[in-house]
Amino acid sequence: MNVNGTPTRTIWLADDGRSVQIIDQTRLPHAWEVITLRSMAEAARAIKDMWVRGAPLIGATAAYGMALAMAEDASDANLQAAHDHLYATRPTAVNLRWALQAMQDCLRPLPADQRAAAAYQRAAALCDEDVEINYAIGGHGLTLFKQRWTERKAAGAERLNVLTHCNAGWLATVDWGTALAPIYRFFDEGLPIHVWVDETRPRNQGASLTAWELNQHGVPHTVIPDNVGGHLMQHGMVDLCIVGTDRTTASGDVCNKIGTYLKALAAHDNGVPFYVALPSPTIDWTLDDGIKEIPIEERDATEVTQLTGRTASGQIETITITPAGSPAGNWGFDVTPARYVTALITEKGVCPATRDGLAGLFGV
Ligand SMILES: CSC[C@@H](O)[C@@H](O)C(=O)COP(=O)(O)O
Repeated sequence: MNVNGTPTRTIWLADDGRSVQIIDQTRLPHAWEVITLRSMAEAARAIKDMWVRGAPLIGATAAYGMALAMAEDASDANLQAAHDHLYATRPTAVNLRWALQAMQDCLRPLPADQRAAAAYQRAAALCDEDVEINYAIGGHGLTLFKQRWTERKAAGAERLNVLTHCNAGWLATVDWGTALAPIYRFFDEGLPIHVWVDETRPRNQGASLTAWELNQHGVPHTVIPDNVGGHLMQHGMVDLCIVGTDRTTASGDVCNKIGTYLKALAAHDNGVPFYVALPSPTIDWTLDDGIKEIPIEERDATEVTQLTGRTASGQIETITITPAGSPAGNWGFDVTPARYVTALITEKGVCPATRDGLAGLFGV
């Protein structure tokens, strides 16, 4: 996507051909800062501390983390140690496990002296695949968006109103995004669209990241507090919802950023289509019951008790919003049962959120 008019990805190889560069997403929307990762440990820290985040970008960063590890020490022992270290960074997005497995499968059969070069190649290919997958998701989503727009236009609507939660855009992937890819494609065709952006407490991925990237691309949008969506749906102000996912079970249960489930319930109650966009590496074919089986990340309570933003004088500062002594809970994700999902949008096409639907597309 374009940043200040320049095509940019979220992760790339540095000019030295060994280090890896990323955008520090903790600084957005207030500052644009590029960080250079020089070791596997730094790649792991980038994932854990959410300098990068979003399921596909977590996978891509882990893949480059393995490449950095092989440049440091390409022994069998380090291959396993790097895998284990990176795997422990965040528990919910299954793309992490998928990417690490892809790297292991590529590297383990090779002699140690060939592993570093092969690892950089595989990591780069994995990033290119992510871009292609997301572009294809955008195309399939675009067809659905156009169908909905035809209905809404006939009913007198002036624009397609889309609600999204968290950030499943360009910043969450290598490029394009998953849930935002159809939005960009629809907008690029000159069709009228407006996006309701859930702020997405506690870390505000919607207010800080989705709003920032929609701004960069010029897509009309409005940031809303997380509890507004139900009201908008009751008043016919949302034509469809679309979100990404960190892990979707083989049966179609969708795990995504905390609060997604409540939006799906509101959409169901109001007859608003609720779509989930996902690349195939986000499907966990080993799981059936998302609520019982998907590990839900719990993060530090300070993400709830504190807020960071820019003051009137331009300083970036953190403030506390809760009384001293009040504990806070910080679950990062929730699971939306498949029955509330209108359809899944994948790189292979659109399917019902069912085992048969996914198996039909992927032949699994
Ligand atoms: C294409 S991204 C889909 C999800 O990864 C996204 O919606 C999300 O929940 C990200 O969570 P985060 O905690 O910011 O990594």
